[in-house]
Amino acid sequence: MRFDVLTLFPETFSLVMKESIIGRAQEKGLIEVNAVNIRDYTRDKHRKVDDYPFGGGNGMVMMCQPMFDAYRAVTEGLQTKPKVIYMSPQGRVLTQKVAVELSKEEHLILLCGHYEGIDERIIEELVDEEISIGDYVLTGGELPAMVLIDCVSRLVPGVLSNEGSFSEESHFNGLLEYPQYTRPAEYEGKQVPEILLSGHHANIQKWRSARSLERTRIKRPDLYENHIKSSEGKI
Ligand SMILES: Nc1nonc1C(=O)N1CCN(Cc2ccccn2)CC1
Repeated sequence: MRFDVLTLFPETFSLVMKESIIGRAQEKGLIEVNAVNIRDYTRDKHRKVDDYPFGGGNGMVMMCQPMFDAYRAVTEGLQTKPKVIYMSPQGRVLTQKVAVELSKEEHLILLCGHYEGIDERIIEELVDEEISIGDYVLTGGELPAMVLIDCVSRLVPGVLSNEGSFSEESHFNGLLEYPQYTRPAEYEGKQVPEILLSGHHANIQKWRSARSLERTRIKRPDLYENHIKSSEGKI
């Protein structure tokens, strides 16, 4: 899977995306993260990428020409048009379900905005979908793009060694994950739940399912309600 990220800060990506699991996935050729500097596609000596908004108002807006030319450079010669996502507070909120959907794509182009946003003609002409990582406003689209790359890439076959654990993760089945423990069995007088030391896998599974439902009901009643509704009518 390939990600082309159009950004004003390409060095941010190379630092973060070459580390850990994402870095190893790139070394294994499972994913490619290509950061493209929008400023390299400016045509003036000041490498201008933004300008004042028509109609007045605070802040600056990212201009069409550099973004259009950067997009054309990364898509030149491609047989099919990759899906283009603009990271924006106005977008569809990124959930695990959306991440699974995006992980089926071979190639994504992510546009990272700054300032007050990007010229609307970029969105109209180039963007297939706006995606938000949550209802808060950041200083730019780079962190959202990295969040999207991280949660989508880990779903690409071969990226995670323990792929079997997907079904037990929080949000996979609409519920939060059960509590996890590891050695030692006792730490400062605090014991690991006895059931987990029993080796009785059926009972352990039952305990884990019960804990998962319980903590979802407590921590995320919205998810709990959805789960109950979707389970109604199922035998
Ligand atoms: N939350 C988020 N989830 O994705 N992106 C964000 C996010 O806060 N940002 C900061 C503002 N940028 C520029 C901007 C400003 C206004 C309208 C559209 N674009 C985009 C990226």
